[in-house]
Amino acid sequence: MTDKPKKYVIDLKNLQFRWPGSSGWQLQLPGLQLEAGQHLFVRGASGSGKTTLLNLLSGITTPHQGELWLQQQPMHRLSASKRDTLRAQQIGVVFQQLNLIPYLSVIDNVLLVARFAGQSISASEERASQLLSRLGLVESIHQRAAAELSVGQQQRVAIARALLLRPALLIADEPTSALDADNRDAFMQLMLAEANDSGTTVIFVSHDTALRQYFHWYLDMEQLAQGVQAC
Ligand SMILES: Nc1ncnc2c1ncn2[C@@H]1O[C@H](COP(=O)(O)OP(=O)(O)OP(=O)(O)O)[C@@H](O)[C@H]1O
Repeated sequence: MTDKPKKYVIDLKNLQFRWPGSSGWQLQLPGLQLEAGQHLFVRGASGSGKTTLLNLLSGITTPHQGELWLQQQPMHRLSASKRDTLRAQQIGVVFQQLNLIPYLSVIDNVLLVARFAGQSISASEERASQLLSRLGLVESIHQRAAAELSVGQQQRVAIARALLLRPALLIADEPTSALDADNRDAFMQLMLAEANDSGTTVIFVSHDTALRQYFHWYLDMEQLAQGVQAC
């Protein structure tokens, strides 16, 4: 009897990408498979291709060769509009710049993802409020404009927004770079606790190797041929 094939959240095979017109640098990754709830730490120096990899994983760009499956969907051969839909439904993102809308309230910033994914706002309101509270943002803050919050508070709003719809995958690009060590560790614990609660797989990019301890898997952008290593 053969084993049932595993259902990966991300399943990537022989991925190759080159920027148009560029004859030098190219990204080559032999393989990457992550199951639900498995977390990957990606480290690499400036220019090593971290942003390029995240753009491929989220379907913003497509590979020249290879396969990239997200939740059993072939991202490498979907149209741009189907990739946009899949991204809105399956992926939460947190970037270093956070991308909150400064004049919107905290809760409305979080609820934006429900609107983009075509889901009912009212059905998401209770979860948005609970998530914010669990992340340490008390109810009196939920109606304040995002611009009035500290950077640490804004990072928690960005995490709540990324996790609102319980995405299969959370992509985080250097979200802790503005934090000191204590706040960085508190942020990691909150983010991973909420991701685990939803069974969300996390791919987290940072220069800071001290964060590797929080993850199951490790990928070094400067040694991609080695593939993923256990932490
Ligand atoms: N839009 C683009 N067009 C052409 N080349 C690009 C483009 N964006 C990035 N590159 C090149 O691709 C390579 C990888 O860049 P990328 O931004 O993915 O690196 P990174 O690891 O995210 O860097 P950083 O940590 O500085 O953000 C670099 O050689 C860069 O010059």
